[in-house]
Amino acid sequence: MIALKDILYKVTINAVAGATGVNITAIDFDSRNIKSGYVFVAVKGSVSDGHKFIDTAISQGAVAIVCEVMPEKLIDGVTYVEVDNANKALAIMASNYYENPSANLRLVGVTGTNGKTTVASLLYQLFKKAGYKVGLLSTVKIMVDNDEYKATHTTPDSLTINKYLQLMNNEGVEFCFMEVSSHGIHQSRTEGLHFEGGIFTNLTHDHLDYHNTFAEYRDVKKMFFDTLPEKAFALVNTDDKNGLVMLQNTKARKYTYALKGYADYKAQILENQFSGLLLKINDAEVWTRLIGNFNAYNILAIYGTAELLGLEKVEILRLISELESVSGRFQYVISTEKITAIVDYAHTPDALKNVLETINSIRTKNEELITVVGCGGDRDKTKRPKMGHIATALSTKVIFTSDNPRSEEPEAILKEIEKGVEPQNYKKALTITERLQAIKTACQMAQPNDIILIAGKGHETYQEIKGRRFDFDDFKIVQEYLKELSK
Ligand SMILES: CC(=O)N[C@H]1[C@@H](OP(=O)(O)OP(=O)(O)OC[C@H]2O[C@@H](n3ccc(=O)[nH]c3=O)[C@H](O)[C@@H]2O)O[C@H](CO)[C@@H](O)[C@@H]1O[C@H](C)C(=O)N[C@@H](C)C(=O)N[C@H](CCC(=O)O)C(=O)O
Ligand SMILES: Nc1ncnc2c1ncn2[C@@H]1O[C@H](COP(=O)(O)OP(=O)(O)OP(=O)(O)O)[C@@H](O)[C@H]1O
Ligand SMILES: N[C@H](CCC[C@H](N)C(=O)O)C(=O)O
Ligand SMILES: [Mg+2]
Repeated sequence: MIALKDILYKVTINAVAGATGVNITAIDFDSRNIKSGYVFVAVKGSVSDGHKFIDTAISQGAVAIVCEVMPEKLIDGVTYVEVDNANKALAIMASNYYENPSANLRLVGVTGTNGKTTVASLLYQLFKKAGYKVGLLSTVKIMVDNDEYKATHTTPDSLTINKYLQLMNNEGVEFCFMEVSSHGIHQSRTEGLHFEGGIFTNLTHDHLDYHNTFAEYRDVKKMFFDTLPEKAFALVNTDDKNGLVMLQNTKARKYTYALKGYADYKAQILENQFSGLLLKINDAEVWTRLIGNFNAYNILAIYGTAELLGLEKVEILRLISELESVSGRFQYVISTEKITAIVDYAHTPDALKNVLETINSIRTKNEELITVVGCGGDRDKTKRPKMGHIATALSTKVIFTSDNPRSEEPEAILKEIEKGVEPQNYKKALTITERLQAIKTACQMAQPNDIILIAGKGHETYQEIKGRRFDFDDFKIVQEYLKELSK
């Protein structure tokens, strides 16, 4: 039990009806989870409005309500608190409720369109190898040092974030790396957290269904840097034209990384092969098992961050050479016939282009590149033709298939992807709606030394169709089917 007024510490309050001295048992923003003694925070969502569920929450035992608009009829014995922004209030209340766990560890947030999971996960690995207790909040999983938990979001809601950060405190975790998505920033999921650093990877096309325009998407990302404190660091990729934009209004210490332009952390790619990358970072050479140009950027972000957090240069370089690739990011298997299958989470036009260009820069002319790709339903539709165009322009053969159609008709999504294919590439493409069949067909088409790219779902172990999630794992499927074909 804790007093409501203590939970409300630092929340900007407009009006109160009832006593804030009341004790509460827990906080929730979903009426369906409310139990006796809870405080219910009514949030205006994108589908529904939490204010509609205030009375339901009270009938389930809520003793206090935090809302943006006071209900017309107030119920006796219930405390109502009116705030400007319920999501912000929720995040501050969550920090207070879980005893401000972010202040007791060294928290670094990674934002950008692509590379967040890779950078955050590799930092987790690197600091673990350096001997520290480390936490991770990522799309793939949540780690409280060695304990693994399932992730539901890239950046979970503020209650979940603070709950895991408190667990990290209890385990003596010293460093935590977390992905900060644009949805997360926009919905104030990270509000009130004490960040010691922020990393910007890049900004390309995604989520324009949610943010409306690219400028709005950029400004949301920028908000993360605008709110970093003076003693934090902001480390940005200045080869991306929005890198410097992120630094425009930040109070944090500014650092840059780049492969092309001038920067504090600078790298040069000396070798780029399927076995890995040989890089020159500032003046030192380092080899990494990670593959592709884009991973040179990720490695550079990791190098800079590790140095800004106080690790020794020589040690960082040694640890970089030990890093293993992240699940579902350029994860590959080679069959006995020397067919290479790569599973990659590229689900944006830029990521797909990068992965295909990387493969093309490594493969020889007589090795075919067969790409299996689709686009998720209930997500930014304008990505679809772009991805159709990129896939066919940069592969020798393409099989368009379903990603997670969610509530949409799979065939309708595929039609929109096909619209992006240029006439000269028509003959390269075929469409097989069922993903399992598409992967099998790609394997049957492949000749020795050919490369199959299965893009879009990476580490995901399910496929969501019409609201139901079915078991589905690209990597397992392709690995097993290639083995079967070799028999
Ligand atoms: C579009 C979006 O971001 N939605 C998130 C949002 O839900 P919402 O706004 O749709 O909620 P809503 O259904 O409108 O309901 C409004 C409020 O009423 C409440 N409610 C609703 C029904 C009821 O009976 N009782 C009740 O109290 C809900 O709990 C909610 O608080 O707030 C919820 C709680 O935090 C999130 O779980 C939910 O994520 C949904 C599931 C989602 O798919 N989000 C994706 C798009 C997302 O956030 N992705 C990013 C990654 C993006 C990237 O790749 O960069 C992420 O960080 O994961
Ligand atoms: N620095 C980078 N620049 C461009 N593309 C990248 C970069 N790093 C990874 N990618 C590509 O983007 C895909 C997604 O990478 P990753 O999962 O690290 O990004 P993310 O930002 O976490 O994505 P999400 O928003 O879905 O969580 C990878 O599978 C790879 O194809
Ligand atoms: N974080 C991204 C993941 C997309 C993954 C892709 N497989 C899809 O389902 O669209 C999103 O929620 O938009
Ligand atoms: Mg991610």
